Amino acid sequence: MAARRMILAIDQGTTSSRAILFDDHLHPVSNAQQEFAQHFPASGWVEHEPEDLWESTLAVCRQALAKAQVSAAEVAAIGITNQRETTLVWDRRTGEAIHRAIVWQDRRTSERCAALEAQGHGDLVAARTGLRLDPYFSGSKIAWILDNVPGARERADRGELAFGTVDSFLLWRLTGGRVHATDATNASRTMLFDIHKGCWDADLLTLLDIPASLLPEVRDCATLFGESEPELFGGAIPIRGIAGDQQAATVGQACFSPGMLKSTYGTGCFALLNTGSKAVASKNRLLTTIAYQLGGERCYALEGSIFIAGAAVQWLRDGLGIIERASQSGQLAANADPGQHVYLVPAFTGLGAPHWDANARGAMFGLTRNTGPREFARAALDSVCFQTLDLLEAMRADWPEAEGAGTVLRVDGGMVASDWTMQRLADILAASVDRPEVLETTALGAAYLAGLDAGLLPEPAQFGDRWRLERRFSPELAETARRSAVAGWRDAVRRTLSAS
Ligand SMILES: Nc1ncnc2c1ncn2[C@@H]1O[C@H](COP(=O)(O)OP(=O)(O)O)[C@@H](O)[C@H]1O
Ligand SMILES: O=P(O)(O)OC[C@H](O)CO
Repeated sequence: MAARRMILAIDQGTTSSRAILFDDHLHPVSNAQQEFAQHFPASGWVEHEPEDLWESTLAVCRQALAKAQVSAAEVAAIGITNQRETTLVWDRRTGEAIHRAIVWQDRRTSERCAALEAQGHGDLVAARTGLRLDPYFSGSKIAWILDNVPGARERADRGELAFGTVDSFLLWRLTGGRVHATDATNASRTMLFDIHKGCWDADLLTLLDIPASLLPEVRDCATLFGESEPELFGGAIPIRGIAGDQQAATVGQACFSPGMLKSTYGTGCFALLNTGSKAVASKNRLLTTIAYQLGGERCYALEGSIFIAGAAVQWLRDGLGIIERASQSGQLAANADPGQHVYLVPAFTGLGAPHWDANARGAMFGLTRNTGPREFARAALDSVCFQTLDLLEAMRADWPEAEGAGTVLRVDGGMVASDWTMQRLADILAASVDRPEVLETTALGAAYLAGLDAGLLPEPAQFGDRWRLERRFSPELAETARRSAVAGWRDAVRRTLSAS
């Protein structure tokens, strides 16, 4: 029988499902990707068809195995990473979801969350979960499904239904309905999980009227979750790793020590600062979350989320038509008039951390008769850098005792291909920006967790030694110029916030 040395990473994201097959040195061997439909049944609502999530995941796994001509018998482990917070409720007997998946971006429960906030429950949520009382997280989405699908509450009370984030739903399907579990990072995004005690919180379940019988068992990120049904891939494969996608990227970037920071620049941007065994409570509107849990030990992070990063480049391309490809944005920005101080505040869907202003809308400032596509491009890329600075400053203010924390930023995601943007990021942050050789850090993190549990890969410290720098961007901008640019940004944000 062939040796089991391969690791199959599943990355089930918001717009596509991907599978990457890694060898036991974590070199990618093959990959496959499939997009699926986004459903917007009402303003502010975003849904995914559960069968699309499952079928696309199954298809890309099979394609990745077939491309590499690798059989199930050669795969030591599957690692799953996923879009977080997205909520599914299914029938335990049939495995059929009782409603479409409600996606993390969905705002249908805004009023319910605002009412709970007005009743003063925000502090309880923050103290137990590290999160804000916001529709972003799973809790209010579960309650919505129970309240709106006919008969759901009664079925839930009879113990017939199961809730899960996407990892949990895939695990259920992969194991033929034998395992109902999730990992601590995904649990930490539900708004129902006590991140300090590491268990579901009875008070929050009561607050949202959610029966405990719905909930999955919560496990470490690297552990034996179960085995895939033999007929799916031509043989059973153990599932040994699970983490939410931003946490998996933190692992893939080997941010294992307190003070280490990663930022992922895709459509949006998510920055996570490792705070070690200390769950730092934010006073600056960041989230406290579980970065990973290994051997029963929880490691925490401060997280900042920006809704629009690469999406600002998409706007240049699709909304304004001033570029044909995202990769042209950097060159255009490089040729912008240095004498023009044009700012874009890309609050297209409100502003995320640290402002959390759902009602703000995008604005541009400093336009003159000479302003053209170059200045628009620079303002769009600049906005990503300035927003990152806002997150970092909030992180430093939240955790002042961690001297040197966040002085180096490890970056990944599609946008980091832009050298101009990465240099500008280093200049605006006055910090080094490190771009690794492997940019598929999310899948890499999931593969590492699975490979760790399979005994193929070393402990985190040694894995961290394998992280390879492709290029370091060091700050070059004079401090006076930096301060003046940042002051202009702050003024633009102040004028954009809906309360002003
Ligand atoms: N060279 C580039 N310069 C600037 N932005 C880029 C470049 N290449 C890709 N992008 C942006 O990166 C995003 C895609 O990154 P990706 O990590 O694939 O995102 P996601 O996982 O959210 O779909 C797009 O929004 C795109 O506009
Ligand atoms: O699927 P992505 O890459 O857009 O990530 C989504 C995040 O996990 C949402 O919290």
